[in-house]
Amino acid sequence: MNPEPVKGRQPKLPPAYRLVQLEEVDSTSSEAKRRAAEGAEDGTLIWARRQSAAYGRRGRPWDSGEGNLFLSLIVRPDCTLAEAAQLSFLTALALGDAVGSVAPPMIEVTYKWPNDVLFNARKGAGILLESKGDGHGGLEWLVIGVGANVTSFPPESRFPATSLHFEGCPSSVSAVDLLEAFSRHMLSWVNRWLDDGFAPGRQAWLNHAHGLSEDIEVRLPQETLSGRFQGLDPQGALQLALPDGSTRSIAAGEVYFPDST
Ligand SMILES: O=C(O)CCCC[C@@H]1SC[C@@H]2NC(=O)N[C@@H]21
Repeated sequence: MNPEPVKGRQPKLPPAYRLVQLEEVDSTSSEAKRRAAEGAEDGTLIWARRQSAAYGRRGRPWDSGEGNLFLSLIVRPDCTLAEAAQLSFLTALALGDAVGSVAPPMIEVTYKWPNDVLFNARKGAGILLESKGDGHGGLEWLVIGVGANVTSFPPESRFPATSLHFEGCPSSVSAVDLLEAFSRHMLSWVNRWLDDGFAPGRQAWLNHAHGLSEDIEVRLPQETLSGRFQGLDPQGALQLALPDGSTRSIAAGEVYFPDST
């Protein structure tokens, strides 16, 4: 069901995606999960102009000012839950490439583990993965939620935030432009992942990783770890050198999948 097209310019997405456009919804990810549970196809992309009850990691509210980009993509790749976590890196890369396509080069995009996209070292976008397993280690569906700050950002946030416009991107660049560019790059990254595995995405992400070889803090559901960010292993787990000399491997799935079943 797609009640009425949203106002303004209509986005053009690659035919692989089925766009559901909504003027307002509680949360595009909640809507995507409802539709996934009812059997919505791989490639269904829910896009809304406004959200009234959006959330980020750890259930934190996600500021949903009009003009920013809010979308959730339903995918059903034939892979394990652990492999599915790699899609968060590909989503970040697709967002980074999309910003590169629509914004001037003065905006430097970097990636902060596990799920943030930084514009000039401030948080410009967040990614949230939620999934339903098939009960045998495989995946029934994955919902990739993306919130990207185009026009505005929350003034008080735990990590300093920003938006494309604040960083000097022309105000003519809209959420629709970013949505179109993101969908093209996402399709291309996912196809590359399906054909060639995670290695190209891993390398591209590491080439622009924030904090690589620096001391970082990693918040897990039960503990917070401090150590040196050494890189990603071939599966995408963060390699953290701890003060006692040991290395801890932290799978992205340990911090994603808040609603995994
Ligand atoms: O950084 C984070 O904590 C992830 C934020 C994800 C927010 C997006 S906005 C679109 C989608 N709908 C939601 O309710 N959340 C995600």
